[in-house]
Amino acid sequence: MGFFDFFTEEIAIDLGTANTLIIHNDKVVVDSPSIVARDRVTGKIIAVGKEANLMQGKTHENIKTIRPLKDGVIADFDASEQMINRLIKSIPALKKKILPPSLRMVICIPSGITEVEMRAVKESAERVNGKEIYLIHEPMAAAIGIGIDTIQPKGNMIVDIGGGTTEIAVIALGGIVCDKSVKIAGDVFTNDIIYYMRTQHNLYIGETTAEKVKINIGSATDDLEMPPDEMSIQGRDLLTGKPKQVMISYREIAKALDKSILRIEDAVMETLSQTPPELAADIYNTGIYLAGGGSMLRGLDKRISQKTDLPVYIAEDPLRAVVRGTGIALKNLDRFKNILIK
Ligand SMILES: Nc1ncnc2c1ncn2[C@@H]1O[C@H](COP(=O)(O)OP(=O)(O)OP(=O)(O)O)[C@@H](O)[C@H]1O
Repeated sequence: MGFFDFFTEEIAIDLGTANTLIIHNDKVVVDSPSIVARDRVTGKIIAVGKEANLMQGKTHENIKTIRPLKDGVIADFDASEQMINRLIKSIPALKKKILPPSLRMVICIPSGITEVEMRAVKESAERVNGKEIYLIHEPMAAAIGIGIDTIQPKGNMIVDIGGGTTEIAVIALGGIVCDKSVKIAGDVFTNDIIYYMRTQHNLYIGETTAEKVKINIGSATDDLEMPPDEMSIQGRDLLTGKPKQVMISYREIAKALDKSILRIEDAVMETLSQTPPELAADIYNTGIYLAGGGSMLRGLDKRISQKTDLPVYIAEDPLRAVVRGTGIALKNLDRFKNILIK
């Protein structure tokens, strides 16, 4: 251990559109919605994460809630930097330190990110005391988190359905052989539900309600073996202006999400059609792995399996697969040196 190492703390960050997770000392110490609340008058960030999330849709004109990441990339650099800064400072073991420690970091980034955006992420990390910073592509981190040996000469397909993007990648020999990133994921599903309720039931609902509907009865198919109960949804009646409640079944939500899921299926099919034949043969045997929060949509695995004629597996704890993989890469920098971007 060098002198520098003595003052260094190691953290792995999954900087996601919907959620930011941080691993420190092998534990997930931060699991927070990627959202901040800013005072419009002073410009100061007044809340981050869960606290800011509670304010969403309920703010008055002096407070604005911002999601610093959009479509898998950083949309508001200042807000994202302040969010990362505050979340790192909230790590209990680091709070106790008298001097802020130097950080060795592995940060997970979407595979569609540009060079400029990559540099911006690194610069943000440097400003929060990052001294040794590595980046890792999201599908690669997901694959490592799922437990796939990414370095083997064997093809594996990963579909990571997050909040802003769905990333599809074929991985072999420690690299991404072919990939596709589409801006259809959890946020679009939520908007689909808002649109459906407005157009089919004249009911105006907010994002938080739509997200709850998605999680409670969201489905990718109208033919579930174990269907969830109907759910009551409250919002504002667009015709009368009065608060109103309607009962909704998972079948209606499946209808609302159908077009978006079709686009994800098409992207999977397109990636398969670009896969070199030897790797396609591997995928025939290994199947497709799903990760990310969107993969928890009921029946999505079955639907993709029927479309591709391949077995489809959902990662264990899919919301944490990416941060788990990022943490494993951090602990094994030497083993993953060819995968990490310096
Ligand atoms: N049970 C569930 N069913 C359907 N969707 C879910 C469920 N649980 C969480 N989600 C959705 O998963 C998304 C978040 O997933 P995840 O944390 O993997 O994304 P992210 O990493 O923040 O986003 P990105 O990868 O685009 O940067 C949100 O849109 C959330 O609503």
